[in-house]
Amino acid sequence: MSPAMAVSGKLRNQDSLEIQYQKGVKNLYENGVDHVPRKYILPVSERPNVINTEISSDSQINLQLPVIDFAELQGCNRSQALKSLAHACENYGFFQLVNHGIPDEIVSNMVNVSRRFFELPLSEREKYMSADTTSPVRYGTSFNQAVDGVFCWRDFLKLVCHPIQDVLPHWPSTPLDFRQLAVAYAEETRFLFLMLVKAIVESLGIKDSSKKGTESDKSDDDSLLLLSKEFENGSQLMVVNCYPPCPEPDLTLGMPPHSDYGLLTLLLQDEVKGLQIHHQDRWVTIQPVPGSFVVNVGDHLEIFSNGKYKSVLHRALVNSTKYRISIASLHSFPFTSTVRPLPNLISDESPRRYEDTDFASFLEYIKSCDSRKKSFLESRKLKL
Ligand SMILES: O=C(O)CCC(=O)C(=O)O
Ligand SMILES: [Fe+2]
Repeated sequence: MSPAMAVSGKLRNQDSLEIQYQKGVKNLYENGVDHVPRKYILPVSERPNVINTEISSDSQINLQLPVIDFAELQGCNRSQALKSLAHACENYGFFQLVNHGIPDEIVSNMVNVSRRFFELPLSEREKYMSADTTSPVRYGTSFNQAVDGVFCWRDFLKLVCHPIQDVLPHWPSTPLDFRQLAVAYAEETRFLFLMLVKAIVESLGIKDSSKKGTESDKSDDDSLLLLSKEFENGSQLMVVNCYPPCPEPDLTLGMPPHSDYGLLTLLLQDEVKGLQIHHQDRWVTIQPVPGSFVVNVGDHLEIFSNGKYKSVLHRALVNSTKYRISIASLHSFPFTSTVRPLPNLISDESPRRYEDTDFASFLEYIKSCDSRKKSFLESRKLKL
């Protein structure tokens, strides 16, 4: 064989591997892969169990997140619950939400129908693959499969959830009950988000004068009204993450370190652990707590709170034996809004710390950026 032919043969081989990788990790796993292909192997310094002085990670250090009781937040213990909420958002960027009021059946139906979606033949799931990041439904793999240098061990289904009547006809039509169960879940998480974000605003010191016994001035009332409208029309994205077992989980990640772009993310984990957050310079594992949500501050809330609340890096580990499903509901302002620090939080002592930003620049940034180098929030920070 001539050298030229040898090269083209090798290229063809490479090509077919690339095609395999684009089909996702569930497909790889089901085809009996017994090692992690090079495409998924992280540089040594970025692997999950690396210990160094900056980020020490014994992947099994567990962290108990602050617990926020939603029933207390909505009831007579609101002022104490608001203090706990503020403390969690400032010091952890994450909290565990219990007594959230969403019926168990709605949650378990959503997990169940997500599992059934990922069990469909690839030919069925593939129908929803799209490179268009604005599409109302998008099935895919890795983080951003068009540009990721190293792939991560995750397949996903992303559903835009608002306005529901516009997007619903695009959602998967199989399993047959998918739309009905996913809509019920999306509506419940939207309501929960609205209640939580109002509490967040109050915890930042903006008072609602319609509540008896609280003092507030006219400018607070006006900004509160405008904000409520924005939240009610806010964007909502649901991301169903599927992490199949991985033959060498120490070499790769299910999701690389990232922060979420929105105001709040409501994350549902199944019983398999995998979520880690970066807390006090190390990676710590968040144990799944049945019946609860893990809620985290996103980039937009860090900007909105002028840096008071923290959008914290997190990542997902994989394991060699169990499938893991997580469902993230990302909530924020409408796609057309500009995100900026709340004027009430800017003063001489606390100057503005972030530039205005919008969804369009965020999407441009994400589209062009390898996920391992993503830090949109950093790009919005003003040099003080
Ligand atoms: O699967 C997890 O635990 C993390 C998911 C996540 O961070 C996300 O979807 O943004
Ligand atoms: Fe995330």
